[in-house]
Amino acid sequence: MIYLIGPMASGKSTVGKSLASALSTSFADSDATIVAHHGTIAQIFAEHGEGHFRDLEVQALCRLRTGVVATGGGAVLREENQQLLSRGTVIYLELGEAAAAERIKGDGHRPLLAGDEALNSWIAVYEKRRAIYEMLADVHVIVDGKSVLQIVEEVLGQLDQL
Ligand SMILES: Nc1ncnc2c1ncn2[C@@H]1O[C@H](COP(=O)(O)OP(=O)(O)O)[C@@H](O)[C@H]1O
Ligand SMILES: O=C(O)C1=C[C@@H](OP(=O)(O)O)[C@@H](O)[C@H](O)C1
Ligand SMILES: [Mg+2]
Repeated sequence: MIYLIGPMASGKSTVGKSLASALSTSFADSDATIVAHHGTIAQIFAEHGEGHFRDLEVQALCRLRTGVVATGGGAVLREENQQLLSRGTVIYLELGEAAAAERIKGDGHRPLLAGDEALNSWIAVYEKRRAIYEMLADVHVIVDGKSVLQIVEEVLGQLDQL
């Protein structure tokens, strides 16, 4: 199992799909799995709160057992998920503030970035999680200024050396 972790908008969902294809294996996204069964992330947060979303995230990750899995940026917060991810290979995509600012402009899908202070929220949330991403990572790629293909090549190169 390969898991992608990292802050919101670092490209976990996008790179994960491409990586799965390069490895000729399946791809799944824990957020997409949750949305398929429970409605949009914004709805879940608004109606039941973040804690409930985290419970659904634990369930979704437990059920995804093959190939490449893109996690949501906050999945690493739960101890159960940290243990699950540790049993697989973990790829951490690091993203800088300037690139994040571009990517989250006009974002309507991430409740934690709602409002006028999206970049500040992104920074604050990332700072709380950075140490956990670093602790879990088997492979660590800084993605700023790189194409999806370049990132996949870099990941494949690092996987070869594990
Ligand atoms: N290497 C990249 N270069 C430019 N844009 C990217 C790259 N990777 C992802 N994106 C874009 O950034 C946004 C966030 O990507 P996404 O895969 O949803 O990130 P995550 O799943 O980590 O939140 C999307 O609009 C996506 O198209
Ligand atoms: O960082 C987070 O807490 C979240 C990240 C999102 O996924 P992406 O990292 O794919 O944006 C999604 O799971 C939800 O909005 C919460
Ligand atoms: Mg995603």
